[in-house]
Amino acid sequence: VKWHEETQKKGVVRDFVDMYLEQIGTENGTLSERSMFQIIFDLYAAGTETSSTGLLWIVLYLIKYPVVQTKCAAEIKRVIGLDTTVQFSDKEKLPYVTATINEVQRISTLGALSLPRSSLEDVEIDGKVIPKNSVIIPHIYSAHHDKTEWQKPEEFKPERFIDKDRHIIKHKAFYPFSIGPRACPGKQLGEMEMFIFTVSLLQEFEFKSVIPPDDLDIEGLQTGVTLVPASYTVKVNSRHKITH
Ligand code: HEM
Repeated sequence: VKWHEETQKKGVVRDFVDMYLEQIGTENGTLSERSMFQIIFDLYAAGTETSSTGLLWIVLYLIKYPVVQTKCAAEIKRVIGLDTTVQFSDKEKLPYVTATINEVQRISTLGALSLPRSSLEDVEIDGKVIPKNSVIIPHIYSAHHDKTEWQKPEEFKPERFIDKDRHIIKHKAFYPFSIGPRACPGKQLGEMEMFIFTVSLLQEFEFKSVIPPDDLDIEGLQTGVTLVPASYTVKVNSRHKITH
């Protein structure tokens, strides 16, 4: 904060701390220094573990399903090449990669139990009463595996997200970032990270399991807020040396 105070130019907002300094003493300025630190902590805590766990799930599914990995790499090579810097705007041009990321997010659901809430009053939903002050745990995992919404939900099938015109299907029971006013505020950043990291990694590397892919464990462990994959070993080859 001290460094920002010393180097800040009035009206120029370089980052979140500058924004905090700008609003002090203004009519709508309600953010205290303590709240600002808490928000920065929340963003780091909620924004780092989720994205890295998301990538661990993606690499795990790419080595468990090498055919899917080959199809993703082939689409990347054909559409944007291996030597370009991928942009988020390339997403629509790479439907198979996007569908694969969606399918990993659906089947693994790292935010399986979302975050707990509490009912402020008695609420009735579908004839069932949720009493005031109940703890409510939204179960995103079960929505992602609901047999009435998904055909064979236990099967890993990126194709379920692609329509006949090769556009991505927006499925109503797919919400890895949750829904409603308390949904993940990092959704856009998270989506961007998953896409850019996955494509960049596949441009450079081929990933292989060191054990038979069928033996890879995809159950996941609820160790804290996120559902994480059990640790696994991956062999990484440079894609530039692969001729296929
Ligand atoms: C693949 C990446 C990510 C996934 C799957 C994910 C998923 C989720 C889910 C399911 C929730 C619970 C929402 C609810 O209670 O309804 C959540 C909350 C949250 N996420 Fe993310 N997230 C991701 C990345 C990020 C990033 C990159 C940031 C920040 C830079 C972030 C910041 C937060 C914060 C601050 C909350 C708490 C929101 C609140 O309680 O109001 N997340 N996230």
